Amino acid sequence: MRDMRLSAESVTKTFGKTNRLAGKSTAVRAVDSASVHVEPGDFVAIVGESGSGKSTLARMLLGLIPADSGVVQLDGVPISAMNRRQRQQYRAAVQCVLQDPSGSLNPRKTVRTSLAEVIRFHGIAQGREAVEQKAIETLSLVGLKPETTYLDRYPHELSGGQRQRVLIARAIVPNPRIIIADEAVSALDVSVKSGILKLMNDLRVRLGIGYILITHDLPVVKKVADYVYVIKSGQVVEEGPTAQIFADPQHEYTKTLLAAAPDLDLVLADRFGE
Ligand SMILES: Nc1ncnc2c1ncn2[C@@H]1O[C@H](COP(=O)(O)OP(=O)(O)OP(=O)(O)O)[C@@H](O)[C@H]1O
Repeated sequence: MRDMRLSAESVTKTFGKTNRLAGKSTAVRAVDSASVHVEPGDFVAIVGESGSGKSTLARMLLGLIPADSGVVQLDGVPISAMNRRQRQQYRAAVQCVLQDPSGSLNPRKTVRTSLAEVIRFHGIAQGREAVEQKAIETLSLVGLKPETTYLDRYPHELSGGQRQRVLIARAIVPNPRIIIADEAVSALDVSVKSGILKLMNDLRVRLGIGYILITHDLPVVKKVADYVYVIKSGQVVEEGPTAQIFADPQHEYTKTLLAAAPDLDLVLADRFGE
């Protein structure tokens, strides 16, 4: 599959908020003329404090909610202008991995069922054996081995890190070009987090997947991202290569975010042995 570029160009999203006590409604501009882009093989981070609009931007990039203005496009084709076939391709090419590993998998479904669902949905394989073969292949890619010992397990029979690997497995089934990971590692313990980040990076190298990592965890950003967007009140206030953002932040907000972060070098040494 040829390379694809996913971009949001000047997207804005406003939510109405009703205050029943005051008897009036106000508007919250969650995302305000924000532009970001990612290509396969990139590791892009979007950082900002809670409520800055990161998840709303992610939901627009995933086509889950429409932008009020501006466009989200894949390879120059706006989502809103896509025909059925293009939409199907987009749904396969752009995947997401969400936060809270325990809540994102259906507790009543085994790993086999949960993978078979997406394999069938995307028409990757048909027939029990072919579907199982694909499930095994995918579990191998996310490092859950021996693969067959995981097929019949329920989420509660997996550790937090293993559940996160199953979620990543579901995301890579349709051979995506881009994965949007919204706080995908935030809830995990330090050593588990490091393993998942390593897996994500392996998949980038082996499969050419590009990531948009949405997080408030700056040590993680410094460790894995190549390019950073800093978002404040829905606006991208600063962007640039990771090394530049960390060494020479220009915007006051970025300086404050970095100052509020724990000593990054110490955290990195502790977490990743650097
Ligand atoms: N469906 C919605 N209806 C009303 N307001 C919303 C909705 N979704 C988000 N908002 C508001 O939009 C703003 C941005 O929220 P968003 O969840 O995108 O921020 P965030 O940076 O992802 O925050 P967090 O890191 O806490 O998840 C917030 O003020 C939020 O309350």
